[in-house]
Amino acid sequence: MTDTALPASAERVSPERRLWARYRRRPLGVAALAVFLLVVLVALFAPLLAPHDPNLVDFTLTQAPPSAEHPMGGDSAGRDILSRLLFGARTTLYGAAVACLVGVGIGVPAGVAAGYFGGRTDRICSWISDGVQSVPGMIVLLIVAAGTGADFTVLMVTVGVFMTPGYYRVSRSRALAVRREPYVDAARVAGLTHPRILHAHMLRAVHAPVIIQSALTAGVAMGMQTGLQFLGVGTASTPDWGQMMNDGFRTMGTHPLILLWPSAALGLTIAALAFMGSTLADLVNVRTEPGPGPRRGRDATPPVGGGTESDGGGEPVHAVEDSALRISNLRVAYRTPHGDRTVVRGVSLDVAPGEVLGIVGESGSGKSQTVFSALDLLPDSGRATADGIWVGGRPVGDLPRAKRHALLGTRIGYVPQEPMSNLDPCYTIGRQLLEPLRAVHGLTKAQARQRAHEILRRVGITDPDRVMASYPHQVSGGMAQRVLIAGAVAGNPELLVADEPTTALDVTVQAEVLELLRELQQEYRMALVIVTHNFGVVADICDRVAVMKDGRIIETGTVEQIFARPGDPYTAELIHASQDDTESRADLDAAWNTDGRTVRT
Ligand SMILES: Nc1ncnc2c1ncn2[C@@H]1O[C@H](COP(=O)(O)OP(=O)(O)OP(=O)(O)O)[C@@H](O)[C@H]1O
Repeated sequence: MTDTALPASAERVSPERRLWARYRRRPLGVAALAVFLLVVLVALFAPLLAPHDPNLVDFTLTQAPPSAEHPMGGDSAGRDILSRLLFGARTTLYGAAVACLVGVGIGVPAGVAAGYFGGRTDRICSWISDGVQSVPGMIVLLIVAAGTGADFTVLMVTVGVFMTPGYYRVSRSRALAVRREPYVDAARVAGLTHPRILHAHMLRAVHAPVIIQSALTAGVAMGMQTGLQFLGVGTASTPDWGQMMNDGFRTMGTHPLILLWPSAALGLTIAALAFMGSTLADLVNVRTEPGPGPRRGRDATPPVGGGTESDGGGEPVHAVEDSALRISNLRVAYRTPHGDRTVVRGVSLDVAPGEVLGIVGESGSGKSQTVFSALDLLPDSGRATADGIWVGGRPVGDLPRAKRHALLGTRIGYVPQEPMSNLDPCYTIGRQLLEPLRAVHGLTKAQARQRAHEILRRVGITDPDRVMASYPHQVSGGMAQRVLIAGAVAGNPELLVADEPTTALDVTVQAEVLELLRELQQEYRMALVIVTHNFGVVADICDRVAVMKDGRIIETGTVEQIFARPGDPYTAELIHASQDDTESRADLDAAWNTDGRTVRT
């Protein structure tokens, strides 16, 4: 087997580091960050930096102009403005931090759950978020201030609650986009539970937009906080910028500097936060709208008994208890604006343990929908019904969803069509391999690492340490597919489902990957269901083949039978097309017109 070692030049840099490297190239963003860090440092070291006690009253200093001893002069009560400004930074940052923490703590989990689970969770969370937004914040804050004796922390918690819809919206839209990513399906197929997927992939995916949102929210919270203090809500003993502005406002006509200092400090801090947020948003390219139409989704309707129609299908050739996978009279329909659209029409399949079944057919014939139904991975809008689905001789079609999903990564392994999009770009390959081994198979970190090493070597990766430390973009498509194959077989499944596993790969690696699948299938004695449009693949590794067209199986048989005596002209056409080296898949699809008549000459 060809060695697939990582190119030596591949540089292992985490996404955060890359983002920081790009951020550093933005002068405005760097200046904003420097200003904000300065404010944070000033707040932290205010007791050391302040030249005077901020509350010390010296009547000779009342409304005094700047001097060497008091560089910003004195306020209306005779206190040193610079010292109050430095201590005021603490109050301002503390208040903003409390508001942001509350906003993140409530808005992000709610948004992620709404985006990921959809349906009722989404409706309820969105309804609450809209409700919070419609409440007049300042009035509620004044009521809270009156009820709590103007407790500053409680007030800032309340401000935080009013900030939650912002966090909710940004997290929800990001989660909506990410939940359709193939790597989320891949995590589910690897057997990870919803809480783990939420933690590992969803929260990770929202962290950049949440940081951006926090920069903006902190600015808004500072504005609201200052407004409250300006209105006299707050503790007189703790200096804050709002009180200072109030004082300055009253003497603005005669002593404008008293208003200028706190206004400038507040304006500069809020501007720094806004520029940091917009620079990050620019770099991260936050997507606020869900991606294009649903792919394989999470909320598959479990196949249930009661399929009534069987207008086509492969004949079962094994007793149920002898089957690795058996599907009886499967139908799949999608809700569309023009009514239900049936895409699989009564498919029956039967795969024996250790057997390799190829499902072959033109694009759109229903191959993938058939296997997604077996894996319980149809999107929300799809509904599968079947007389029964059995895995390893046991009926699974009527199992509760959790039990059904528990089969993935344990008894069923899945190899996807596009390896790159099935790996989360935010995590190293090692982490993505280890997590299911630990979470699903209960291995310790050391055991999981050892198992990952073994299996990576087995799939032809000679430098597992290096590959495990790499991010997906640092490996080739062929290597990514080997990694996914390693992940799929790591749990010793009895059934491996591979959906066009070589289509996205270079021709040079296609044969290697097929050979690897065949070797692993024999070594692990797994049944293998391979979806393909290519009879070359069928000839390479399959024992039996089911030919699909228009959502039906039109012919099944051993590979020898089908190649020697295709029973249907469509099958003969597919075989002919696969033997023609120059013919692409698009040509193949085009060669068969909608009436089912060949248009080849
Ligand atoms: N989410 C969806 N909503 C509506 N129709 C869909 C959806 N997903 C798939 N289909 C339709 O189901 C039919 C069968 O699709 P399927 O993915 O099974 O095709 P396929 O034979 O695997 O071909 P391909 O390899 O091109 O995916 C297609 O006509 C497709 O348009």
